[in-house]
Amino acid sequence: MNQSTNRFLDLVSKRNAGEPEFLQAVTEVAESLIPYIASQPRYKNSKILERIAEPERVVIFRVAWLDDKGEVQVNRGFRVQMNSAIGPYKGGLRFHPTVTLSVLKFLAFEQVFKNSLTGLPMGGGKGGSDFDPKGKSENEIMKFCQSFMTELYRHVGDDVDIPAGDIGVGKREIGYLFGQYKRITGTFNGVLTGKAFEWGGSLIRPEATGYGLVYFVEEMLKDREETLVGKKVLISGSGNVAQFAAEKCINHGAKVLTMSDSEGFIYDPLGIDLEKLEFIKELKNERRGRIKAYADHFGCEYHAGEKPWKIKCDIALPNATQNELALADAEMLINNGCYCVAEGANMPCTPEAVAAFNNARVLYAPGKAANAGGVAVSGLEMSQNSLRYSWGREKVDHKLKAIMTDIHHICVKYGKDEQGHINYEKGANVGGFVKVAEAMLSQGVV
Ligand SMILES: NC(=O)C1=CN([C@@H]2O[C@H](COP(=O)(O)OP(=O)(O)OC[C@H]3O[C@@H](n4cnc5c(N)ncnc54)[C@H](O)[C@@H]3O)[C@@H](O)[C@H]2O)C=CC1
Ligand SMILES: O=C(O)CCC(=O)C(=O)O
Repeated sequence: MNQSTNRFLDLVSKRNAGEPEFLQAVTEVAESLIPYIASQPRYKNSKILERIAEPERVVIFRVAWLDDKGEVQVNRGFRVQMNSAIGPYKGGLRFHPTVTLSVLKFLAFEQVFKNSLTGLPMGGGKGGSDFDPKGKSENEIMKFCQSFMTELYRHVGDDVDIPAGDIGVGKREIGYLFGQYKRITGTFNGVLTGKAFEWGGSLIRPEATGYGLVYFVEEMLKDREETLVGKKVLISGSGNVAQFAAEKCINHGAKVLTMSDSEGFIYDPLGIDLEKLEFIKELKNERRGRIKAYADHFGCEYHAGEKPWKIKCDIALPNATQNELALADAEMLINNGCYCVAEGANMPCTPEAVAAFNNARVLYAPGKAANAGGVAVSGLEMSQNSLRYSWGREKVDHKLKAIMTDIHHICVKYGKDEQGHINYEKGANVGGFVKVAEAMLSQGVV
């Protein structure tokens, strides 16, 4: 790490003490950006990176609600409005007991670069709550969402800040949040994305993050003149991103061997086919059960309390949560011949794991590039809402594919080294930064 990087990170560490995830995300970006910024005095003198690392605004609020027993429950709600240089704040809401300010600041920070990479006019934000949806009744989920929106509504708007889903927030929660927003404001607009199609959602938005991830992987493989056909793929997670990444992998001829949840993973050496995937979708989206039920039903291996990275594969897609793939996991993957890792989740690989992938010349794509398909189609949902119109599946899917291909080009443009190796991490950081930096320069010191 050079001196300027150290100085910058010292400053950020002091200002954000006790926020490890945020510091991890800023450090990862600073390490590839600062050498680039050194060659661009305009950015350096205007302290663009220092400003990008400071949220424009953070809202923290109490969310009180009554559970089914009539007891008062109190949670904490957040919205981090990180950067609005290129458009209104945009990014998901996460409901999970591990949510802290640090987690949401890291996610909002990543979102700024990711949204810029999509080429669409969206700034970066993220929000959520430490509310745990696990084991809650429908009524409790609705009550919580209504209470959450009763404060959030004054900070968001279709030209101001447009939240969407993330862990623990899907179509159901977006529905309850929207209902309360509409009731309070009396307006029907595109304030949230990830809505159901029947009332303003975009086709392909549910599929977009997983499909986009696989389109990105296919671009990475093209450089080796390879396709997904016959490739062995490990997937972690079994939520929205994991389900649709698995679906697209299967449809494009790959063999998906694993899926997981926070309690363990299943290993199906025959491959999860579309029929078995339907079982997982129903299990997770309707019955809200544990992944172990798949192993019980289909008679395959279940590894309690473990992650899938010890299984031999060609491609690994971490699609669950941050820091779920550490150095020892990366070493196992590399030793077992895995040569492509693309992040469907946000920051699932630790910095040590990323360094190991880069040293071993594994094709490694960071989430801000590889999982940008979700927010990209959210951007397309915003366009359709503004037009008061809905596009067909094929049109949206075509646009998603084109956006993922463009992001791949950007990564190559800024990330290819003299030996021809593509450092996707550097490419995504620099490529995402330039557009935001130019906008900030144009808009003066704010
Ligand atoms: N939904 C979207 O459009 C986008 C999601 N992402 C990221 O993808 C990841 C997954 O999000 P979704 O699929 O939307 O959420 P989801 O709520 O549908 O699924 C989350 C999955 O992660 C697993 N999980 C959660 N905590 C875990 C833990 N501590 N250990 C192991 N597994 C754990 C859950 O069991 C579940 O399978 C997150 O990192 C999210 O930020 C990124 C871009 C867009
Ligand atoms: O669609 C959106 O706005 C949210 C996507 C998101 O939260 C993410 O990209 O991590």
